[in-house]
Amino acid sequence: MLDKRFVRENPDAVKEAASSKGVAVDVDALLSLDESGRSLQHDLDNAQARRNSISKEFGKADAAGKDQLRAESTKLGDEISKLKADLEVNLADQREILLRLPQIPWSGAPIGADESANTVVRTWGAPPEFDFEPRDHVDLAESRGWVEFARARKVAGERAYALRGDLMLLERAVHSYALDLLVRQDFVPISVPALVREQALVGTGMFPGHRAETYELPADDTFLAGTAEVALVGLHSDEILELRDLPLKYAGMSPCFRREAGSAGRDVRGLLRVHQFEKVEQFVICEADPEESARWHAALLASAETVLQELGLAYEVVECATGDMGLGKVRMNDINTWLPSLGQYRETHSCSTLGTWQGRRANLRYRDAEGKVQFAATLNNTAVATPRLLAALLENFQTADGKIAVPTVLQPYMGGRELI
Ligand SMILES: Nc1ncnc2c1ncn2[C@@H]1O[C@H](COS(=O)(=O)NC(=O)[C@@H](N)CO)[C@@H](O)[C@H]1O
Repeated sequence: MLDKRFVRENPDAVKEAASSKGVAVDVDALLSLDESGRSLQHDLDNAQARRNSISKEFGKADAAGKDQLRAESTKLGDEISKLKADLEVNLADQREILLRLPQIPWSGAPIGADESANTVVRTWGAPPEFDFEPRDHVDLAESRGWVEFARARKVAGERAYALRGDLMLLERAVHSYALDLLVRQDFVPISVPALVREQALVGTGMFPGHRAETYELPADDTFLAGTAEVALVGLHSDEILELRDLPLKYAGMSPCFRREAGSAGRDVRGLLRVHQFEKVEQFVICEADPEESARWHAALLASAETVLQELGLAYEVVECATGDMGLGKVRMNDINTWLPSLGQYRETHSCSTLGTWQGRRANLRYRDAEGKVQFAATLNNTAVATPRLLAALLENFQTADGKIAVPTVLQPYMGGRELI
């Protein structure tokens, strides 16, 4: 959410951000609601002040005066409850629009409607050359009995899967490796709920705009989060953190659930796009200072690159366009990892700076050096997300006889085995 004062003073910047992000939102309606809300507040303050002065005059008035003051006070009482009701509606209408206002994208973001406008910033590593016909991750996994699709579909429907044997152990190895890497960088490892309340989804910005992508459990008034980011943003909401607590750095782990409502027909084969997956999330809450956020954005991006470099997977880093980065982002860099079966790079990581956009929605605050309470800034990035990353590992490190070379950094988690 943006600061309403900022919107009042910079309506054109907000309108420009909305159009560059392809968001339909009525800034002028908000401004006029704000105007009428302030005059309602003004009238309410006057009426309440008048009613207070009546109670002071009451004691000194004679009988006739008391009757008159009593009548005026009753009339004022009605006026005050009407003004309060109108103001409540006005503020609710304002919040409906405020929750849909886009964060202002940074000046370096490519302007464009979707990911086709993303620009490649750098690449690392080279796609592997095979002296045999490489196979895709489905063939590789099925030939080893490492995955169940048909049986999982019996249990859980479309896009379901089960990982068995060494592939299940490889998933655990990837997460343990990522958690150990982040713990070495003083991130606090934490496993967080995936069962969340509506307010948590509003706080991260998944609601109201992306409600359709979220599984709902109406009987319990809860939802299944699509990323640990949801619980991590909500964990400290309504608290006031101290400066010494910042930056708060979490390595958050949770199962992630996504309806993939808009992805029918895309990536239907294999492990690339599923309804339930596991992720280790890098998450930072820091002071509301653009330079501090820029430092953390670079650090989170570097961590993800270290993961891919240590795994030995070729990748590209892209600067996400305004229309791809999403409502709440100041900046987003995706990392796309080479997938031999597709002959292209596919997104495996997404690194975002959000400024105070989530902090304001989730009421995440801290006391600054002058003791003033401020909304905190947040950032997040994927550390590892499986099974999509497993698909990349299987395909890139396959041998002619269908075995998989285990990256050196994962071998300690795989009983020292170099080949599975
Ligand atoms: N439906 C899905 N199936 C498998 N993996 C997915 C799916 N959706 C997302 N992912 C993985 O999760 C990563 C992060 O997802 S994201 O939506 O891009 N970003 C976030 O969730 C942020 N919280 C950063 O992790 C993606 O880069 C991708 O590797």
